[in-house]
Amino acid sequence: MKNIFIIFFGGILLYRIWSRIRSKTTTPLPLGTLGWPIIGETLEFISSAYSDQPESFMNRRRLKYGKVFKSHLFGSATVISTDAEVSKFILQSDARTFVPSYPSSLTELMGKSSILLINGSLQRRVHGLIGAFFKSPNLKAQITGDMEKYLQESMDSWKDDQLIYIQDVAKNITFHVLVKALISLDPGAEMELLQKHFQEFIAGLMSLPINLPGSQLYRSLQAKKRMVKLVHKILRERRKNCTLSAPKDVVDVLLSDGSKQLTVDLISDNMIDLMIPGEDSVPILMTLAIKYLSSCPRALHQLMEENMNLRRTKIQLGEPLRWTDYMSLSFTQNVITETLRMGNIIIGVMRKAMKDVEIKGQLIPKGWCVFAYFRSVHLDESTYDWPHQFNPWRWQDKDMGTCNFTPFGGGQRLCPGLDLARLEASIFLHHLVTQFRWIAEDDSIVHFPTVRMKRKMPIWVIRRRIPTEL
Ligand code: HEM
Repeated sequence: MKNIFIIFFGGILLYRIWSRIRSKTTTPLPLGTLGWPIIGETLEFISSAYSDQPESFMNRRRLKYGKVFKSHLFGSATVISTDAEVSKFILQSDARTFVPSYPSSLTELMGKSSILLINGSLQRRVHGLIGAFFKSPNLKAQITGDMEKYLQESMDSWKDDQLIYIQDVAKNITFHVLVKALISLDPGAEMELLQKHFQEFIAGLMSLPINLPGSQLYRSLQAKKRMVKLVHKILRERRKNCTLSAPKDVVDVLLSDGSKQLTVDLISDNMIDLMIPGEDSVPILMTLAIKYLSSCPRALHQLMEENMNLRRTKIQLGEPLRWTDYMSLSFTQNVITETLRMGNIIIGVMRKAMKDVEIKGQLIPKGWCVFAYFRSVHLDESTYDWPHQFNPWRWQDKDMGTCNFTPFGGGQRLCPGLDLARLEASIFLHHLVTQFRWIAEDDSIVHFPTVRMKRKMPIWVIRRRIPTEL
């Protein structure tokens, strides 16, 4: 018996040693350098990310080592992929190969049960429930009505020759619209308080991992606690007044799941995390579109014509605009696609290898991080002519579903809010270009830690005299 054990475990040990030696000798690590002890190349990466040429860190290494190279970022040995096919492989792998891995401040604030961090069947369940709800025509109609209402209320207060900060306007509107879709909270005092706490919470997502009184992470965690309290209150009320009618928001969708996997903590963590695109990604998409359009008069003119035509047709038919109308505007969609390509609102995604992985003849060792960096792919001149030029016409009759265009990620974690983001941006552009002309002030894009405008995109607005211009 003892001998069988020795042979069995000895065999396993030998096999492991042999496969380790084999993988080390036959599959090389990507080229590159790990930089300084502990900090690696993090400071160089961050200083390049803050600069007005954020891809310079990647470009220098791409030239030296090729599209996949090794580095050491945020405390981990990391393989960086700026190669569309390798990034596709990373996105499409499941939790047996790669799991999400983000800086510790982000992980601590989001909570362990955040959809961005959970894996396997639980992630698929939450993703499926949220994704199906976000796709529903009823929700899209509700979002359209809310967007139109909040936007019109804001625009009605604009005076001729007034300076409007597009980033602030867009953030305010999209946050309110999304929070309504998540927890059915209407604008008012409670919403204002929630937004204030949320801004404190989000400020800590990329902060130093120091949780001491006075630090940003500490303040953000306190803000999260207050938001969790509010969401718990809403959950308790919903459970009390539980009905069998169709879910009216994401809380209803998650509460009605029969699997018992979705705890109160999981639901409240995710409700708060799901507010991030309302304060960050979606309003930034709108703001960047205005930035790019302001320096491309031909595109702005064509966008305005397309939207004026739709408006004219709807007035003649005496019909309101529906969400399908906004989504059917082909040039408007091309403007949004081009903004996503150039803007790189999410620069990439980070994962950790659960086992040794071999891709295109290179090794990603178990335990290493991988950073699928979309920005380099979206600005690669071998795929996109004049990649730094805003050119919505490049998308005419072009397939977007390739691995060279992944602003919303891909695979099992493909962004479930992608249609909503496009819909909200279309509504915003439609009402802005059909009701106003503007002159933009100078402003520049800040790329780190999140993409935003340095001066919040100030524009001088002039109302169009609609009846004569239609
Ligand atoms: C311009 C707007 C947006 C951009 C650029 C964007 C981008 C992304 C990307 C790249 C991912 C993949 C993350 C990964 O693979 O780890 C993602 C995931 C996700 N997005 Fe978005 N997103 C946007 C808007 C939205 C909206 C409006 C919502 C809805 C509330 C949303 C909800 C989510 C969720 C829940 C996930 C996690 C999916 C999962 O891990 O299963 N996003 N998004």
